[in-house]
Amino acid sequence: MPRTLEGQITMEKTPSYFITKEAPRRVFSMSRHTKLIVVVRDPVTRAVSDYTQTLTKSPGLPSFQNLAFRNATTGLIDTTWSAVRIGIYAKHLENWLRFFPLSRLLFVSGERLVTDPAGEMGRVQDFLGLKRVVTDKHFYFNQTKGFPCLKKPEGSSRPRCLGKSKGRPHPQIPSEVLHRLRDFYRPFNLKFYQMTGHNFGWD
Ligand SMILES: Nc1ncnc2c1ncn2[C@@H]1O[C@H](COP(=O)(O)OS(=O)(=O)O)[C@@H](OP(=O)(O)O)[C@H]1O
Repeated sequence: MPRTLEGQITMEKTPSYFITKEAPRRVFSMSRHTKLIVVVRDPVTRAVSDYTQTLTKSPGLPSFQNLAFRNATTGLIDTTWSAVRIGIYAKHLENWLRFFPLSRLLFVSGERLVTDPAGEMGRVQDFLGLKRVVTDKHFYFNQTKGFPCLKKPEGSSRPRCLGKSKGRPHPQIPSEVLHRLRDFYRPFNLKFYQMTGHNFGWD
């Protein structure tokens, strides 16, 4: 981590921090003043998105339902499968709250990042104590991509969307499978809403 001068903010992005058991202790011992920003989306969609990403790297992967269930007949969910485990946000948050107060964490809604990117970026800037520089005028909705894109990224005169690996079509998963997964996550989601004081509306 580079040294941070007065008036600077040092940022680092590592998706696995939030779900790594040792991370809160290590981050805390590095700096207890660290602020944490976590983007969360509906854990069911997240699991399918995760599976889609793995599928592009390993096309011979078993089906989503084969991986998601430990027992297809009883519908017992396999919580050792990382695509499922990562979405149990309440469990991961418990680990962080042992070291950091809730006020040091910001949960950005992955859904709102798509429907209202400027609104979510406003929350991020407020959380970091920054002036609201990124606003509505920096985004436009790209019909082809189906997602918001930047009108004019810094140092470029052309609009820029995220790459092909972001916003890929998901494979069709049987609705029964999704229902079971949704039932599985419901209590964890409710706990997460209580812990964060924010209803993400995933049910
Ligand atoms: N503006 C914009 N453009 C494209 N994609 C967007 C955007 N905002 C949010 N998303 C969603 O981001 C999802 C990919 O992000 P990840 O967190 O999986 O990326 S990373 O691999 O951890 O870097 C990706 O998930 P998938 O749809 O499953 O591909 C998108 O839904």
